[in-house]
Amino acid sequence: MTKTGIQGGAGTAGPGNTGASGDATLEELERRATARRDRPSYGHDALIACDRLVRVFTTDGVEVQALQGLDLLVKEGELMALVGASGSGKSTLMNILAGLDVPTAGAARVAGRDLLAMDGGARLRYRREVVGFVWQQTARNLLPYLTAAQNVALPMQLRGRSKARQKTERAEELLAMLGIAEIRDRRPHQLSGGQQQRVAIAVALANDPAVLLADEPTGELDSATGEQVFAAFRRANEELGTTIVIVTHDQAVASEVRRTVAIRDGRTSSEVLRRTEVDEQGRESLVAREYAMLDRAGRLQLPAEYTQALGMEHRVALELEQDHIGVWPDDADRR
Ligand SMILES: Nc1ncnc2c1ncn2[C@@H]1O[C@H](COP(=O)(O)OP(=O)(O)OP(=O)(O)O)[C@@H](O)[C@H]1O
Repeated sequence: MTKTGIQGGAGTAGPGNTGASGDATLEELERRATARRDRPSYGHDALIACDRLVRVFTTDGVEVQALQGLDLLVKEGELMALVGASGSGKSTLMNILAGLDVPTAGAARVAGRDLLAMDGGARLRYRREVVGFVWQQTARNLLPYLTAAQNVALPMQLRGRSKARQKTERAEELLAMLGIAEIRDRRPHQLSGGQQQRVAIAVALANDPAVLLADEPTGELDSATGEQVFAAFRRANEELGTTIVIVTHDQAVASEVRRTVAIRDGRTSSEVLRRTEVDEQGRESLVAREYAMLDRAGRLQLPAEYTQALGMEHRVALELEQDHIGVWPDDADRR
């Protein structure tokens, strides 16, 4: 067996490549290369996969990095919320996922479509067939001179695949599923804000998209109406299996979904997962747990409230334990 004296250099460095610094046999090198090639790619089983997404805006020579290497995976069938302070990059991300804007760098894939590689025609088809969106401004979602049912039928008409009767039937089914069958012949100005948003959800679902994106859909509504609109999203998710991503400031919405991802400074920073637990007496309760995102370079954003509570800044002390990593305030001066 030939021994190759390869020391851990640029070609062998990298995550998951332990033991690269010692000598390795050719066989071992081949095994490693095969393992690397056969490893599933990042987010291969996700419906939405954003990989180190960057979006830089330049206005009057000033650069704003709205997304700074954002990673996000969303599985098929999820109903999840995105939260974050104003200016953190939520709308920038939604516009990219909606096919309305193109990232500066990184990779983004939705339902098998590469969002950086689509030409004009593919982008139009993507917006018509793969994603549906609901905006905050109720007036932006609907055409004022069409009835609710006509608004819902319009995307099907633009796609041009179904017969007139099928379109009408599907429009009526969607309005009924969202609990607003009786307003089918009314125009938007004859509807309440909550009814308008529910019609907007039906419009967004008309062509049976893989993903429904909503940017602050309850932002202009009072809390009771907001709840009805959120219930309509839940219904769509449960009945049709549509994957739904909602950007929201609405705490009620954020705490009712199973997964809430927080965006900070153009990156996903932490997420809260909720699951139902049943105790010995059979009582159900919702348990929430907060997680921080570890990116592929090993970077971790600690929540600001945690670092502030312990006065951590610039440098922290680390210790690897058997089943966890300890993070302490910088103690170098005291040692
Ligand atoms: N078209 C643009 N041109 C220049 N800068 C932009 C543009 N769009 C967004 N930005 C900047 O990018 C950053 C992220 O903006 P974005 O609208 O994505 O934030 P957001 O989290 O959606 O905020 P909000 O909750 O207030 O809507 C901000 O600093 C914003 O000023």
